Amino acid sequence: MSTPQIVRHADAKALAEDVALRLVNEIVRAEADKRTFHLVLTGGGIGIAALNAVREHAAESGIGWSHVHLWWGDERFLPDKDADRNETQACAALIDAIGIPAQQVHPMPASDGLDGDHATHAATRYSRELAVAARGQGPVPVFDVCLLGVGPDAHIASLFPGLPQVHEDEASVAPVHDSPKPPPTRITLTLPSINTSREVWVLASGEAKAEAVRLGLAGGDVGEAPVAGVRGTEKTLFWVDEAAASLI
Ligand SMILES: O=C(O)[C@H](O)[C@@H](O)[C@H](O)[C@H](O)COP(=O)(O)O
Repeated sequence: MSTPQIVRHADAKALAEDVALRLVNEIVRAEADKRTFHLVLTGGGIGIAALNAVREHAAESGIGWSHVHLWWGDERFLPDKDADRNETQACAALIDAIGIPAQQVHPMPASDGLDGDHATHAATRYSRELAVAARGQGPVPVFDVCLLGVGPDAHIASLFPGLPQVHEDEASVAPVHDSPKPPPTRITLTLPSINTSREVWVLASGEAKAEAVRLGLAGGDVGEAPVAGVRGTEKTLFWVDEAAASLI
């Protein structure tokens, strides 16, 4: 597990820009090395802003996508194309504009999909898709970069303080039925899945996130502050703007 490092920027715009640049670099480097690149996307304001910035850089850098697989850290369990789905927002921000093979985009199931509104079955289905991509090397592929937004309550993905999914250590994916942040039903990667990532990038912007950032860096009680439990095997970066950094 890596010790978290802080990457500071003046504001949300500069933060999203730099995340995008760094991500594009990583994707280009993997392509040059002929490596598959597994990227985990996040919902939330700054996560989607970063994808918008990637789209702008992708156009000018001529970046290839045929070696990239896109996964999600969590999803709001809503019908396909619902505007509140993280997938819908990521498609509008980036995915619809890039030439990535459709079978390499791995959205979490929607509530009108093959499992209907059965979030538990949908979570199991996603865990199977991850296991297939891992090709026997574990329950999930080794993610190259896992992007995570963080809530003011220190949640990451859909792992919320005080809810049991934070402590899930067997399943790679878990359903959430009573999320304090709407909508109540969600699907989420669990901490062991997130922590197989080579690099975990926590993105935080705004004063409301300052305490969560402080707790995340301090690495305290995961049940109370799930962000304290995310660590990449090689690197853990907390990307913060000045407001989010105000307590560190
Ligand atoms: O579905 C979601 O809501 C998320 O994936 C969630 O984990 C999000 O990333 C944080 O809540 C931060 O969201 P904001 O950046 O919008 O505050």
